[in-house]
Amino acid sequence: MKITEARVIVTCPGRNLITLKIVTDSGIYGIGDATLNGRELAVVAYLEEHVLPALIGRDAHRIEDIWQYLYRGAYWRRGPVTMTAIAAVDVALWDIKAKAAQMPLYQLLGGKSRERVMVYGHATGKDIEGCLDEVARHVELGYKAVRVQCGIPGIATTYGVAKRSGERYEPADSDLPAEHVWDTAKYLNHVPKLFAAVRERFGDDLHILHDVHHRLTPIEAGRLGKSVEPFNLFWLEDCTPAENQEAFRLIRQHTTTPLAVGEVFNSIHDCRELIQEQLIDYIRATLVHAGGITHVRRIADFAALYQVRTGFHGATDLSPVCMGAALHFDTWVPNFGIQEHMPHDERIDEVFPHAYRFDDGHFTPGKTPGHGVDINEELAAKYPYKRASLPVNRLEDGTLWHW
Ligand SMILES: O=C(O)C(=O)C[C@H](O)[C@H](O)CO
Ligand SMILES: [Mg+2]
Repeated sequence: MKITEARVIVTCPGRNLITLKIVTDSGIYGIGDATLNGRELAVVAYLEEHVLPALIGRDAHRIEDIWQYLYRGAYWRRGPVTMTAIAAVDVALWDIKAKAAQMPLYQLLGGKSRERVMVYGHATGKDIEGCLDEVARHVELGYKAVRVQCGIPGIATTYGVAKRSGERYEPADSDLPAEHVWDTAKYLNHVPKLFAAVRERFGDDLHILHDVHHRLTPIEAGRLGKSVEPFNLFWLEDCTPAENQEAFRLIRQHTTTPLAVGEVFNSIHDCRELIQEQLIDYIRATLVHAGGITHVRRIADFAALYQVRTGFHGATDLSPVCMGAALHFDTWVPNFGIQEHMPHDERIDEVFPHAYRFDDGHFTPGKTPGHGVDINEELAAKYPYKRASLPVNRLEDGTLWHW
């Protein structure tokens, strides 16, 4: 089955999303997500200039060989742009293979390991009370697991907190990066009170998660993890930047709070020590940014040896195409932990008709052959690209910090 055409579709139905469509001589086509938030057009250029011309005429069934060709063949290995471009090709090819086999994608991976996929939603509030109301709304919707983020007194803007209550949180919200201010001491003093309030109002059964978004030093992360142990978090995410994997040894010495890391990773080498030394409990590297199903499957299998489970990134900058493929992966992967879920804007759901469904805090991927997500190209064309940047963070004295 030869690849006859490959093209990139750029659309902005509320936010920029990049999709790769690969068409074969059998008439079967597949799609893959190629969205790298805030750096979208870099991946478009990489695909259009360097990858797509080399795909024409290749056998679409040779997924592994094409993956190796794009990875080794680039010479410049790894990196978010390269690995997102490779991921888009890989997921589109798995979609094609599963459609050709007339099977839902999870069947090709090895079949179902579970009936449904537990997801966590996002509760955000300007203060603790506002956040608790949002947790209550999620519990009513059926969520069994909720990520909680609230505003910090004395800090004007806080990661994960929507501008107005009830609104979706969208960080890439301005043409050029917005400037935010960060204060670690204020954060560390306040955030344990949020978890205490959630436990007090919702009891012990609800899974609660929290994202620190890379802002602490290792010893501060150790202090936070230790101080929130009584509230039994499902996980504490990205408590310190993870380029230096050794940093997690220090954190682990101080706390048994489970740790999740990896949404910014793009290769197994980014998390090798973290996994091998059991310094984390959940790996968040997901299909779109870490080389697609072919590479993330390697990460997940490696993680399984050390009882590290998956907890895929699933913010709104990962398109429904990524979500659909991830849900098939989650349905199969033996060491599944949880899947992040942020509902997309209705316009996005219209542009990307999909087979996956939410019920009672869980998703099912559907039984449509392939990954079950399509793109309405006519509708997509109505939403032109609009530059949007992620914010930067500064300390109160002006020092640039981690966002
Ligand atoms: O969903 C999360 O855990 C995030 O940290 C979301 C990221 O800020 C977002 O995907 C950046 O593009
Ligand atoms: Mg995160």
